Amino acid sequence: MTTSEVVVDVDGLRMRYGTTDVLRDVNFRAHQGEVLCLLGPNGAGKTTSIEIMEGFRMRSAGRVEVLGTDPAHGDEPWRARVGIVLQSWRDHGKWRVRQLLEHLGSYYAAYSTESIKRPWDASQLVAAVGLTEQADKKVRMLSGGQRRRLDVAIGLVGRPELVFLDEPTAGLDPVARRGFHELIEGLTDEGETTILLTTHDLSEAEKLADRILVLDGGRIIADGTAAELARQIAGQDEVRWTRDGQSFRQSTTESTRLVFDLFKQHGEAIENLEVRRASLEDTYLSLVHQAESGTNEAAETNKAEEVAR
Ligand SMILES: Nc1ncnc2c1ncn2[C@@H]1O[C@H](COP(=O)(O)OP(=O)(O)OP(=O)(O)O)[C@@H](O)[C@H]1O
Repeated sequence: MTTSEVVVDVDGLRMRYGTTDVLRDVNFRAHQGEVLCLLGPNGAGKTTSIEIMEGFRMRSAGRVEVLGTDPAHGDEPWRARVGIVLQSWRDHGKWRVRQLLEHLGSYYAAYSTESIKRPWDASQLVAAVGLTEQADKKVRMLSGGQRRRLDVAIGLVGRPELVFLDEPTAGLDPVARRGFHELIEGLTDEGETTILLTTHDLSEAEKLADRILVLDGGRIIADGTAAELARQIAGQDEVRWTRDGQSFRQSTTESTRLVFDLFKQHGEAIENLEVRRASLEDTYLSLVHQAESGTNEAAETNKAEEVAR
C-alpha cells in the first residue's frame, strides 16, 4: 500500500567524478510504503545514487531530500530512521551474530518513538533473517550467504522507515533468496517501510518492486511498474506459428487480432501457435538498447515483421 507521503525526492541530481558525468539529470520520487527497484547496467551510477541518498557521498548538483532532510546534512536522529545494507559489510569476525546485533541495536534505543520501538529485538531479528542456528556463532564462521543475511539484519536492526539495499541477494542461494523476498514482503505489509534496492536480478525486481526505475546514461530512462514499462516497448508480444512446415514469428502489440486473422486466413493450417508476452528482461534490454543506440527502436519494432526460417 502506498500513501502520498514523499519519502525520497530527487530533482536534477548530477554527479561528476573528475571530468566524467556519471549522473546527468536524475529525477524521481519514492512514496511511503513503496518498494522501488533501481536497475541499470554496470557502472550506470546506481551505487553512486544510493550513496548520495544515504548521505555518504556529496553530489555535484541537484536537490535531494530523504525523509524531509538533505542527506548531506543528515543528523543522528535522521540517520537512525534510515537503514543501509551495503554491497559488503566491514568484517566483524570476532563478534557473535546475536551479540553484534544487540550491540549495534543499542545505538538506536535513544531514537525509539511511541509508534516505532527501536531497536528490533536481536533474537527476533535473527529469526526473521533465518540465522537462528547461527545466532551464537562468530561472524567469521558464517558462509557468504549467511553473512549476507547478517548484512540485511544489520541494516534493519534500528527498525528503519526507509531501507537502502545495494544488491541484497548477490551470493544468496535460492532458498535464502526466497527467504529474503519474504522478509521484504513482510516488512512492507504494513505499508510503512519504504525500500529502495538495486539488483541485476530482473525476476527479483519483477517480484518485489511496486515501481522499477531504470538508470542509464546518467538519467532515469524508465519509471513504472513492470507492466507499464512493457507497454513503453512497442511490439511487446511475440507470436510464433508454423504453416506448411515453415516457421513464422511476428512482434505485435495486437496479438489477439493477429491470431484471429491468422486462423481466419489459414484455418487449420496454423500449427504450433505460441504467444509470448515480453518479460521484464525483454523490456529492460530493449529500453537500455534504445537509450544506448539513441534510436527510436520502438517505431521499428512496431512494424509487423514476418520472418520465415
Ligand atoms: N570514487 C569514485 N571516483 C571516480 N569514479 C567513480 C567513483 N565511484 C564510482 N565511480 C565511477 O562511476 C561510475 C558509476 O559507478 P557505480 O558504482 O555508481 O555504478 P553501479 O551502477 O552501481 O554499477 P554496478 O552495477 O557495477 O554495481 C562507474 O563508471 C565508476 O567507475
